[in-house]
Amino acid sequence: MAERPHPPEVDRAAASRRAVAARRARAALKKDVATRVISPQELLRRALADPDSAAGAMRVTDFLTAIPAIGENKRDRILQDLDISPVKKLGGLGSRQRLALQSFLDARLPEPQPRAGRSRLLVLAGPTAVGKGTVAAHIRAHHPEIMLSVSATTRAPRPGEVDGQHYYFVDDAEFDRLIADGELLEWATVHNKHRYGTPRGPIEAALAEGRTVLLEIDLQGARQVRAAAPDATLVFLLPPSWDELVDRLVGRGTEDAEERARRLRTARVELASQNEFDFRVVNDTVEQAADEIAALAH
Ligand SMILES: Nc1ncnc2c1ncn2[C@@H]1O[C@H](COP(=O)(O)OP(=O)(O)OP(=O)(O)O)[C@@H](O)[C@H]1O
Ligand SMILES: Nc1nc2c(ncn2[C@@H]2O[C@H](COP(=O)(O)O)[C@@H](O)[C@H]2O)c(=O)[nH]1
Repeated sequence: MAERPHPPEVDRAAASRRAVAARRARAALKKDVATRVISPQELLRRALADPDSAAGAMRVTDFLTAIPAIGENKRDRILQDLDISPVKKLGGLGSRQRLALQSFLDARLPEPQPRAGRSRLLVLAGPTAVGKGTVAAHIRAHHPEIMLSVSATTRAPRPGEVDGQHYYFVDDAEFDRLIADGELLEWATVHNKHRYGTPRGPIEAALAEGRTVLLEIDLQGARQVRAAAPDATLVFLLPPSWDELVDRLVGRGTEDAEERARRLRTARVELASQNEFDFRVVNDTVEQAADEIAALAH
């Protein structure tokens, strides 16, 4: 039997829902570029791979102003220089325009290249709630050849956290002593609140035995390790999107609204520093992210 056509108002309602969803998807992508969760190059790659996707449907004007430090005046000058019409969508760029835009991005925002001569000291950093602890725990469970460093911290244990396994929970006086005695490879006050530090002894012993060591620490600590051990391998863990990062932080349910806001402010700063790292890994699924990181140890 022939299908009865929908009344026009049903089609219009469906089309309007699709348009709203598409607008939301484009707005989410703009946020991802603005917060540096994805690079402009990555967004352009997605647009060119699938012109019908949300990335492909994004206007070049929106794309350029999503990039931090590009305002409307600069955007218009760039489009003029590249000879691209402001009404163009990313997925509709011609081959000459694609190349021009790609070269502009590569010159202005170069993506990091891994350095040669890396050591077995692996540092994992990334914004709050991206899943560093979860991925590190998966590595501990499935890659016993990698030793996971246990940090000292002045913060109180969360329910279920075990002293000596998740952290060494110490008071301020003991943390001062660890610093004074040079027992920490690095330390930092994280999220402007508590102090965290990496005990030096167990790491040096494990490296001397030829083992790989993984530190799950914040950006300030990663920078200190880079200064102390320039051949360390620095890995930055990225969320699949900014909205997913916020969902993970809220979903974890371990911070109140004020603390979440504080952590998200730090997250923006940390995301902006990702090019200091040797590798960037997206934590889409825990298994895949953990395997990618473990593979960097060899
Ligand atoms: N790949 C993933 N997919 C979905 N949820 C995830 C994934 N990885 C981690 N999570 C969840 O996200 C939340 C945050 O993870 P986790 O506590 O490991 O983050 P973190 O980076 O160590 O955070 P912080 O720096 O604030 O300590 C947890 O609820 C965890 O279960
Ligand atoms: N610089 C260091 N940062 C560390 C260390 N151990 C953990 N961390 C980071 O602290 C925050 C918050 O951790 P949470 O357990 O309170 O949620 C997180 O980003 C960790 O990576 C360390 O030894 N040094």
